[in-house]
Amino acid sequence: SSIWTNVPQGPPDPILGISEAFKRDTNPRKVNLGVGAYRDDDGKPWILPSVKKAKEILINANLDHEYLPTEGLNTFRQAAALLAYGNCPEVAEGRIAALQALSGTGALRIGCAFISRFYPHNKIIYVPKPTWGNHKNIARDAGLEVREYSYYCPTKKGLDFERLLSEIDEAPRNSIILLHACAHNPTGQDPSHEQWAQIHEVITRKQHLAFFDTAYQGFASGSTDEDAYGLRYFVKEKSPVLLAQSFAKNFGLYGERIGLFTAVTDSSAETDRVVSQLKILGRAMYSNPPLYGARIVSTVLNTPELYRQWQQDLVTMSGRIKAMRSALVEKLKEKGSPHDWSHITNQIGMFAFTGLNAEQSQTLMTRNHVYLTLDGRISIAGLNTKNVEYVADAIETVTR
Ligand SMILES: Cc1[nH+]cc(COP(=O)(O)O)c(/C=N/[C@@H](CC(=O)O)C(=O)O)c1O
Repeated sequence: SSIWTNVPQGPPDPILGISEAFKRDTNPRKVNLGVGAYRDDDGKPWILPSVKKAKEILINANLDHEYLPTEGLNTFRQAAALLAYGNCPEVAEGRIAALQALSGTGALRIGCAFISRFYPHNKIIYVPKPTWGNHKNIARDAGLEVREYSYYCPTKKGLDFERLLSEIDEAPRNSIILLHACAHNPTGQDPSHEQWAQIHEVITRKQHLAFFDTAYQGFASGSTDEDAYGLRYFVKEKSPVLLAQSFAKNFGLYGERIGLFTAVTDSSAETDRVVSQLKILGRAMYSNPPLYGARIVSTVLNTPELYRQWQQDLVTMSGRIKAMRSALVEKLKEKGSPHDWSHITNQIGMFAFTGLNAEQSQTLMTRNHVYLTLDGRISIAGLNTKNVEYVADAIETVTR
């Protein structure tokens, strides 16, 4: 028998497995509302005009393919940190320790590995319930204990805010609290500005450490400043934060794996020490990060004309998503659905948390060839003017 005889078949990923099933489906009417990847009104991946222009500039620059340093491309690291934190003393005084990462997943993994090696308290991370399907895998594989805090109330179809606060309050002092900076995945429900202040109050009182995950900055509201409100509130209040940034969605650079991990430090000397340890972690995982995505994002963020174009591209994407939310709810009404679907238009970002249960979701896939995750989450980006009626019809039928 082979060495690997006892290796069991692993289960398909709850999110990526849906795309695999979609690809296998030969029905011409099939619709993919599974993976959170933006599509234009023709259902095609969209290369942002700002990204297209940056790629042309890079082609003509005839750049080589030398290794990046482990910390990544400096012009990217600086611009990406400035995008997240805005103009603030922390940025001006060199108190942002930054490591280019393999997209948001890589930033989360490096962050959890850094916590595992250097965090001087219990290494317990609290993630929202529900949260992005991969958060637990990443934290667990980095050796952290993973717990949950209540986030969403299915009956109210909104934040379970009182329980959220009380469960963060009950967590042991110095716990790590994972927070979605904007466009909460899968619920699409974000804290209001007042609620961010209350979340900050309980986290500070218990000396917890906030670990922000921002995978949709600018993609949610269309404004990169608005989508960074929670993060910047914590930094303004001088609370410690960690941040995992993904540029997959807001730059449409999914497969280029471009992200950034940052930690706010006490001084530029402390920044240097923290970066030196992040480099040691990165070197042992993948040695140094890929060039292309960093060069594209750096070119866009550092070229005023492209930066303005990118801000427009964000409005295009967030605008189309908002329009599809309204179109879906309208069609559901037209079809005479008795249910209140207003949560679909109240939610923000890539997803709508429809409220469909696993059985209804499964039926949507097998009978209507409409693909979604079994928790009833749909990627609004998968909707367009050609398929929204068909999807509304399927949802109305399955929820009758
Ligand atoms: C909240 C959140 N954080 C991080 C990521 C990581 O993305 P990366 O490509 O590593 O930068 C994703 C991806 N979410 C979508 C895709 C996926 O599951 O990988 C999704 O939820 O469909 C998130 O939704």
